[in-house]
Amino acid sequence: MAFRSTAARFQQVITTAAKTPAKKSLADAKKMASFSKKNAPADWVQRSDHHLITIDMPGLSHEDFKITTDANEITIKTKERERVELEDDKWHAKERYVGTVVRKFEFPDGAKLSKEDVEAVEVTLSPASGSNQHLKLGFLGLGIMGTAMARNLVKAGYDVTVWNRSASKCEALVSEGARRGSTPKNVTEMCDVTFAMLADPVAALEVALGSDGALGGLGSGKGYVDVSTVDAGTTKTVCEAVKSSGSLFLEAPVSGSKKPAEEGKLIFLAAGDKELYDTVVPMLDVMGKSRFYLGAPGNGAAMKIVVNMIMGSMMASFAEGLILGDKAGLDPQTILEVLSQGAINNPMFSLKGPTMLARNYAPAFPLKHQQKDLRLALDMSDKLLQNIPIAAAANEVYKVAKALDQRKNKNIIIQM
Ligand SMILES: NC(=O)C1=CN([C@@H]2O[C@H](COP(=O)(O)OP(=O)(O)OC[C@H]3O[C@@H](n4cnc5c(N)ncnc54)[C@H](OP(=O)(O)O)[C@@H]3O)[C@@H](O)[C@H]2O)C=CC1
Ligand SMILES: O=CC(=O)O
Repeated sequence: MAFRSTAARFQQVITTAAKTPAKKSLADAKKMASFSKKNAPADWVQRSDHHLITIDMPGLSHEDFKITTDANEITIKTKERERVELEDDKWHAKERYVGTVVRKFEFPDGAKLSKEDVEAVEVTLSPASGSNQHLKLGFLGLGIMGTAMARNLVKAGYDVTVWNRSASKCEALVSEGARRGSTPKNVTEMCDVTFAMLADPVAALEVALGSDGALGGLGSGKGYVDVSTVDAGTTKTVCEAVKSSGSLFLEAPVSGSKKPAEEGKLIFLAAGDKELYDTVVPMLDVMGKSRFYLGAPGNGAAMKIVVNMIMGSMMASFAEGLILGDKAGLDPQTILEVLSQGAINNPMFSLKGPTMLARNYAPAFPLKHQQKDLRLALDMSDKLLQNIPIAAAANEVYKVAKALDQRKNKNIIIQM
C-alpha cells in the first residue's frame, strides 16, 4: 500500500512515443513525446480507494486502447486508426493522425503497486473535442437505471449533480465524486443539461413540473433530457413546458436493462430538439452502445413502448411455456437448452431463464414497470384504433403478478 500513502507527493513522469502519421516523420523523441502529450492530455487523481486517470482522445473508445500496468508504471497505448485509401481517390486533406499514441505514467517514488492497487486503477477516456466536458450535468432519479447511468457519467469525468426523491440513494454517487442537489429545481439551476430517469408518467410530470420541479431552474441556454419510459402525451406536455422556459428538450428513453446500464451499453431512442441531441451525443455514448434520432417529440416514447410491448408478450409466453412444460414432466433446464439452439433464441431468454428456474426474483427491470409499459401500449393502441390482443392478454397476466407481488407473494413466475 506504499503507493496510496504517497498520494500528495507523486510526480507524473511522462515518456511517450508516437508512431508518425504517413509521410510526416517527427524528428526526435522529444517531438514525439510532445505530440502524444498534446494529443492525449491526461489528468490523474488518487482518491481514497482508487486512481482515476482521465485522458482526452477524440474519436476513440475503450476498445481502441490497451492499458497495461506493472509494479512501477501504467502504459496506455492506442491502436492505429485506419484510413481507407482507394486507387481512384483524390485526397484534399490528410490531417487526421492515424498512428499510435503511447502514454506512460511512472508511479511515485518507485512505489510498488499491490495487485489490489493495480486493479483499482481506472482509466476514463474523454474525447477532448466534442465531449462537451465543460457542461455541468444534472441527473434526477437514482433508481436501478439512473444510478448506473449517472455513475458512468461521473466515471467519464463529467461534473454531475444528482438528486433523488429518497435522498439516501445519492450517497454512493456523492462519495464517487458527484455533487448533491437539494431539489430538481436546484439541480437545473446549477446545471447546463439535466437528465431525468423516473419511474413513470406521474413521476416524470411531478419532477419536471411539480413544486420545486426541474422547470423552475430551466431557462435559455439549458437542456432537459427525459430518459424515462413514458407515453407520448407525457413527453409532449413536459416538452412544451420546458420549451416555454427557453430551454431545449429531448426525450431519450432507453432499451436495455440493469446490466447494459452498468456496462454503458444502452440503446437510446431520442427525439426532440436536434441541437440538444447533438450536444448530448458524447454523454449518450458514455451511457450507451447505440442511439437513434427519431425526429419529433413522442416518437422516442412510441418506439420504446412498441419494443417493450413485444418484450412483455415474449416474457409472458416464455413463462407460460416453462410452466406448461413443467406440468408435462419436462426438465425445465432441457427446455432452456432446446430454446437456446432454435430460431427463438434471444439474449433475454438466455439471461432470465436460469434465474427464473432458480426462483431468483431480484429485479433488474421491475415487474411494475413492465406492466406500466403494457398499459401504455394499450393506451396507445386505443388512440390509434389498433388491435393488440396478444399484448392485452399479457397485460392481464402482469396485472395478476403485480397484485401478487404487492402482497409479497414470492411465487411469481414472471420476473424480469
Ligand atoms: N430497469 C430496467 O431494466 C429499465 C427501466 N426502464 C425505465 O426507466 C425508468 C426507471 O426505471 P428503474 O430505474 O428500473 O426504476 P426504479 O423503480 O428503480 O426507480 C424509479 C425512480 O423514480 C423515482 N420516483 C418514483 N416516483 C417518483 C415521484 N413521484 N417523484 C419523484 N421520484 C419518483 C424513484 O425515486 P425513489 O428512489 O425515491 O423511489 C426512483 O429514483 C422507468 O420508466 C422504467 O420503465 C427502461 C429500460 C430498462
Ligand atoms: O425497459 C426495459 C428494457 O429492458 O429495455
